[in-house]
Amino acid sequence: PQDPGPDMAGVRAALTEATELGAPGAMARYDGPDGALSEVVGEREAGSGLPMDTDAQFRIGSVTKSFSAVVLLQLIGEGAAGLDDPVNDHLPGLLPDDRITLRHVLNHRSGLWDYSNDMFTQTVPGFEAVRNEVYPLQDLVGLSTAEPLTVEPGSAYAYSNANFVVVGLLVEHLTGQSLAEAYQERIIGPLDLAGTAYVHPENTMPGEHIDGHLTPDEAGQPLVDSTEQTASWAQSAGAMISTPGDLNRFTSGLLGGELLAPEQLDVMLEVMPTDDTGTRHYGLGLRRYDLSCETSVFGHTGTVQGYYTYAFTTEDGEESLAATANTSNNGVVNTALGETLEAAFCGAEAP
Ligand SMILES: C[C@@H](NC(=O)[C@@H](C)NC(=O)CCCC[C@H](NC(=O)C[NH3+])C(=O)[O-])C(=O)O
Repeated sequence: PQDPGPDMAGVRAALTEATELGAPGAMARYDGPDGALSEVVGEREAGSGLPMDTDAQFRIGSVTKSFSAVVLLQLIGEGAAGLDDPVNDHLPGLLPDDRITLRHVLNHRSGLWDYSNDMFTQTVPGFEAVRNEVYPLQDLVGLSTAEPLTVEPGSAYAYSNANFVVVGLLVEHLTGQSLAEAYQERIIGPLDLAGTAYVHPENTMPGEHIDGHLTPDEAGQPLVDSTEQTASWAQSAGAMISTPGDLNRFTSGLLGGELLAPEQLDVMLEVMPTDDTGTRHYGLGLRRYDLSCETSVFGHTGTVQGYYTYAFTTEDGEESLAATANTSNNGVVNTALGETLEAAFCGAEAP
């Protein structure tokens, strides 16, 4: 059937719902064969009257995991490592179990404990305790390996930020570069992502940016401005900043074959179910969502204090959508924001 094109009214309705449910602002940008379409609702800073702006930077959280996975897969394609190598072959003694491979940390089947569960049991105190800290990646791995594995390596999907901290250490080790240099040289430069940066350990966003607002656990408490933060607890698992247009350029370039050789892109897309809905899957640093209109979209979600993000594209990379809301710790906002995917990729209901 003729692709109906994006239902931008539906995208706007989802963004509006996200703001009605607690986000000061929300925005989305669709890029397709006929160009770009954007929608902005609400404010970039609560009470400021300043509108959201799809040219502005924000914190993309775990969408960073897809950037980290691309770099490691490029290195694998260059022969610097094997996907089924034990991590400990490259980083001796790092992990407590030699059976954990590069594939396991890329597809969340290592069993490594997610230390962020301990950090953020209480949302605002946990955030305040870490927001300006700077952690060596090894120390974050240490927080994980202080706890037992949650599953036998390779036996089941168990999402953990620790996995992509290990990916970051592998990238540093295999390139001899910093993460910032590796992201810049291998992704940001080649795709000319002028609004994308790995600013860690800085706690500010250099350019025009969106403010983040963390929702406290206690109902009725005021939002906490979380704009300034190092995100050092996340780093290669969640510390990147970007813009909606750059995220669309990244996801469409990735699925369009501009960043990985076919062999590595194919293995990145080898997904397994992450829940029992049958519509949510994870490959290597990449999610696949199966939408109601028989369309599958590929990308990643992000949750970092003050920011929810969705960044997805079609399998051919022809259509992409990036959406963000500037609050977090508010599940109904996240769910509403996610409705932009159906509107953008399944388009307007047939009249
Ligand atoms: C889900 C998403 N994951 C990420 O983006 C990673 C970087 N974020 C997290 O693991 C959430 C940390 C807590 C956030 C905090 N929540 C709490 O503190 C809860 N007590 C908040 O909501 O801001 C993904 O992979 O798709």
